[in-house]
Amino acid sequence: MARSLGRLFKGFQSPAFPKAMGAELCPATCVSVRTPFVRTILALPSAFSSKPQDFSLPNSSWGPEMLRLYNHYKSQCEVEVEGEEKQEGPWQRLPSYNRSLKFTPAADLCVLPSGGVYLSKTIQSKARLFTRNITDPGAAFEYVLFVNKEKQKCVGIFQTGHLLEGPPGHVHGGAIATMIDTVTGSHATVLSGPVMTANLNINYRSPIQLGHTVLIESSLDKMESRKTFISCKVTGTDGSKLYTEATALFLSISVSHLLGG
Ligand SMILES: CCCCCCCC(=O)SCCNC(=O)CCNC(=O)[C@H](O)C(C)(C)COP(=O)(O)OP(=O)(O)OC[C@H]1O[C@@H](n2cnc3c(N)ncnc32)[C@H](O)[C@@H]1OP(=O)(O)O
Repeated sequence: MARSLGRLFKGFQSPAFPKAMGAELCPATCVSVRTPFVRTILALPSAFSSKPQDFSLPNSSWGPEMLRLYNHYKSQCEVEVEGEEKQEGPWQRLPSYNRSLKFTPAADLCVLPSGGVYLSKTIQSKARLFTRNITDPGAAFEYVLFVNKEKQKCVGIFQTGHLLEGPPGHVHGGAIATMIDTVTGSHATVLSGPVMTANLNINYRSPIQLGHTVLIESSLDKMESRKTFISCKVTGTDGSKLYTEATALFLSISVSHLLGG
């Protein structure tokens, strides 16, 4: 179970995720673990057996600046080589889905081998990724992430929706923190596999207007044992205006950490 979950956790934010779903995860939708006292069943999302929606593709709410930047990075995901087929470029777009795990109908309440209760079937079936849970396009978080493995950089293009208001007409600091955590966390996952945020340190320098598009750029500072240190800047789309800067520490985890083991 832990191995399958590990694959899913890693694949969830990885560029290879759709392949992993099609090739490995869908056929084996149910994995069970037996202990003398409990039988825990986890099912990989049945929603994933049909094609899941990739929320990081352009939609009708994307403004010209969001689209311009998307096209700028997308054009660097593939490069033309004379006389040959297109090849992988320096950047890769990270697909983005709105859910990860779901329990089978058989598991009304999931009891862990350690004796703790994880999440009920109902909660799991309703669980949605925080940044993708408002279905009205453009209302909240519109974003797409690109990663450059060679340069160890990740970039998030973020269009701020009207439901993210904090101070009048401007984006809530928690929403900005969420996007910073998303970009740096996805970056750390690409670099180090399954991680959790241990520390996020944010300096808010200038308010971001609702409806604006900003660039969130993260870069690797260092890796030490289980620790991945990342720093991040939120700027205007031409990079000139600094809105927010942050540093983050991610710790590599084993999947049993999420299951309370
Ligand atoms: C698709 C979207 C992607 C979005 C990504 C979003 C990611 C998230 O938001 S995750 C959710 C928020 N984070 C959490 O809930 C994490 C809660 N915390 C935890 O689970 C644990 O404290 C965890 C995993 C971070 C660390 O626990 P554990 O693995 O036991 O580490 P622990 O043994 O205590 O410490 C290991 C090392 O890290 C250091 N460390 C641990 N926590 C911190 C911290 N907060 N600050 C600085 N150092 C720390 C320790 O000092 C120790 O250092 P050393 O090895 O040099 O002595």
